[in-house]
Amino acid sequence: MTLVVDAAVAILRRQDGQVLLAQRPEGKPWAGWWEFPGGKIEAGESALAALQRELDEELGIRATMASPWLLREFDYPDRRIRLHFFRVSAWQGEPHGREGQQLAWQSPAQLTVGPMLPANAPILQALLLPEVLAISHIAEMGEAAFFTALSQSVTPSITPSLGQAQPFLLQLREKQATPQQQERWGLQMLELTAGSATRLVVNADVALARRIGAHGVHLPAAQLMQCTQRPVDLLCGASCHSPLELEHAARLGLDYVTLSPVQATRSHPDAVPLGWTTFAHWLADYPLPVYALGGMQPADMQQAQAHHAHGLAMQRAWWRE
Ligand SMILES: Nc1nc2c([nH]c(=O)n2[C@H]2C[C@H](O)[C@@H](COP(=O)(O)OP(=O)(O)OP(=O)(O)O)O2)c(=O)[nH]1
Ligand SMILES: [Mg+2]
Repeated sequence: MTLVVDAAVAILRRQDGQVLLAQRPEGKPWAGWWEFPGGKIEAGESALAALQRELDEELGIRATMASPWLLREFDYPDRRIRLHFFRVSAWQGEPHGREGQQLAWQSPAQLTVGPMLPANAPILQALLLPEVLAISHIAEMGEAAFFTALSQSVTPSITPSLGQAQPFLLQLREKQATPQQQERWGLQMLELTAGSATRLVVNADVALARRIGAHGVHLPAAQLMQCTQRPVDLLCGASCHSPLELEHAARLGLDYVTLSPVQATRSHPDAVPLGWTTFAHWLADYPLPVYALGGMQPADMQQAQAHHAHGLAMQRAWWRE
């Protein structure tokens, strides 16, 4: 494969979670297929500059908040495409099809238009991941306080500004507990979060995840490096602390990873923090959604997303909210 094409692509997302899709116009390759707005990066142009130019040319808008998200490569029969995805959460102007293309606001969970360009399937999956990964904290908080905090987190009324509780991914991670205890807590978590958008992943124990009907599993780094094939019936994430681990997770095609520690953290006092510069540097060309972990507070969300993070993973800071 000789021809490599870089393109800047925009995920325009409204407050209600819907994203903007466009239908490729007649005369272009893959005419009639649906895609996210965007286009080829020109020689000497940065990905962000290309994004701004394409949004103006195709939609007549100006992005005022755009953060780098994922880079996905895909081999079409005649070329390799490198898609530089950005999340665009604010813009000026009302998007309209300046090239005569159809537009549609769509919920990533349930598209009513199609087909999508073949490169985009994993992107829709990634868009379904919440921005917060909350890690259980029973060992320190105690069972009663933890489950009270959990039920408050899934109750709509505590975040009235959003009109609904912010969905999050919940990780059962209680390394000191017996398997029986973990099973009981896992079932309790599923019961408390049933009917909400919260999904449960179980740390390390794939069999336990399946037994209790959790949505997925989260592999610690050592287990990640032993893993040669991801489970296909479960959501699957992993903990990473190095470029080598990140690369292995990408090769396995996991759904997400955490990268830590970003800042100094009480759970791993001896670990050297990465800082945002190294964090972003390691993720510059990374294809999976990444949660920043280690000393994170809810207020760090924008900072994290400006540095290629999908969102934040938190333990004590989340339950203190
Ligand atoms: N814009 C966009 N392109 C995508 C997506 N998925 C995907 O595989 N691609 C491919 C299709 C194209 O080969 C390439 C983007 O180029 P493009 O055709 O949009 O290029 P352009 O807007 O600069 O248009 P052109 O005038 O060069 O035809 O990336 C997507 O979601 N959005
Ligand atoms: Mg285009």
